[in-house]
Amino acid sequence: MSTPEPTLVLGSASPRRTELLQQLGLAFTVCPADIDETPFSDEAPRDYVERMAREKSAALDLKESTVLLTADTSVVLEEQSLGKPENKDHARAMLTALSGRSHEVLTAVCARDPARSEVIVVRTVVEFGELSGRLIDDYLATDEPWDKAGAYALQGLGGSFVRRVEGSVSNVIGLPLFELRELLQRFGLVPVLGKDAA
Ligand SMILES: Cc1cn([C@H]2C[C@H](O)[C@@H](COP(=O)(O)OP(=O)(O)OP(=O)(O)O)O2)c(=O)[nH]c1=O
Repeated sequence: MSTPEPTLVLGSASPRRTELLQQLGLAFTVCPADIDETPFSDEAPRDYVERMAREKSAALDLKESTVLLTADTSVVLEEQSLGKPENKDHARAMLTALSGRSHEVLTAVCARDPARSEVIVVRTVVEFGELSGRLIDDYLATDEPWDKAGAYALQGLGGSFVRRVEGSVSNVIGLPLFELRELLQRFGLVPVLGKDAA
């Protein structure tokens, strides 16, 4: 008899992460993790996202035969993590800084079961076209920038700021689906499209 698949828990309050994980066709429950997301001084962006994904995982209880998935996404410009905007001026400054150039989006994903944990970090390069002050002001009048790293949503109105994407698009929105499917398979969870290979 084969071992039953473990239960999957998504440790996240992000509706985007729930939607993305649903694309893998696996059953899961959601349980948000609340942690202090302040970066250490001089912490490299890659180290920061990795630490956040691990700390979100450590903040949640892990039950028997469960795989817990947590993640963190940062927009990185010239080695500086932009995080989420605190207010309108902060969001305006972020979008002005991102205008007409390329930045990186890093997402770290931590998978943990009672025996082990593994973190992957996936990098996507996003190039913005020039954004006029008027366009930025109009965007700030929408709901979109507020809970997003870098103050924009690729999947929404902010998608029209983007001239080019190199790498995983889903990674920018919160979970790198290709790499995630492989990660979950290493933890004994087989997404719908991986059933034959397992
Ligand atoms: C750049 C970008 C970010 N985002 C979102 C993804 C993440 O939800 C958010 C980055 O913040 P995170 O701190 O990674 O995640 P979160 O606080 O929303 O959720 P949790 O910690 O509970 O998992 O920005 C988009 O939705 N679209 C984009 O284009």
